[in-house]
Amino acid sequence: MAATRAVVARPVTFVTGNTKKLEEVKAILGQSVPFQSLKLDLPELQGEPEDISKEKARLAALQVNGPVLVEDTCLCFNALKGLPGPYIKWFLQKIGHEGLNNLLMAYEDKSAYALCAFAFSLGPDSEPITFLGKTPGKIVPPRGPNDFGWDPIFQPDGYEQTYAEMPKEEKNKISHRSKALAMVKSHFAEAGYTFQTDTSSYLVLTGWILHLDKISQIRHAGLDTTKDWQNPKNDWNRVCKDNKGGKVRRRFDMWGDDQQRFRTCF
Ligand SMILES: O=c1nc[nH]c2c1ncn2[C@H]1C[C@H](O)[C@@H](COP(=O)(O)OP(=O)(O)OP(=O)(O)O)O1
Ligand SMILES: [Mg+2]
Repeated sequence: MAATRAVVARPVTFVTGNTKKLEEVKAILGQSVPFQSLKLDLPELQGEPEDISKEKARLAALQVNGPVLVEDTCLCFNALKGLPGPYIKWFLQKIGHEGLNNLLMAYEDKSAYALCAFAFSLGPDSEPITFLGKTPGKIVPPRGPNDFGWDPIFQPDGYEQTYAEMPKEEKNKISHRSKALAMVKSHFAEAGYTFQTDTSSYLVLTGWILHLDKISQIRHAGLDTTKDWQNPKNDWNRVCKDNKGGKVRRRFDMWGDDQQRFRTCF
């Protein structure tokens, strides 16, 4: 199962102007996708959520000149055919929680959904790919701390608490953001990108991060867990030991540019 994997010259930058989003993304991704963040107010665009997110990624990739992750969040009222949707930021800013509740006054149906559209781009010349996460719920009069957007007025289906009333860990288990990020994580695990930095590079495979300072010959890596990793050659064993400070934990076979097989461990 040798596959071609991308080697990327820079680490991923998550671009957002919203520190609360960043907090959640950090908590949800943990160590699964190594990233740095950049606080930048990207333009508020119009259109369908997926297209907005892709365009945000294109603009961010141009600014960063490297791989970027961005997201756009919508709050959609079913009675209003999905509005305010991507325009929720302005609605929230202008009319607040009370105004948002009032918008639904004329309707029996208070149901809504939170939608997160992440977009990942490998760089300015790459077409971004998107990952959508959706959590259904309803719009209620505000309850709970008012420290993140519309959290106090969104009560997810199956819960008695609003997002704002829930402990953060609970929200992060069921949120629109965590659902989209679960797909981002799987994508990174499957793609096995190698992100190079000045001093080292990281290979992301099935949630593990490998420091590859000493294994520079790996250009494109495929993964095969079925090969003879229980019997590593002594010299490879030594490289692994050097690389991990004497600790060999697990080994996998990999393939380089020239389809030669390498072995590594973590
Ligand atoms: O989980 C959330 N819970 C409650 N409120 C939320 C959430 N996630 C985003 N929000 C708010 C922020 C902004 O008022 C609007 C989305 O607009 P959106 O353009 O995606 O966010 P933003 O401009 O704050 O940050 P960014 O620089 O990443 O575009 O909904
Ligand atoms: Mg925005």
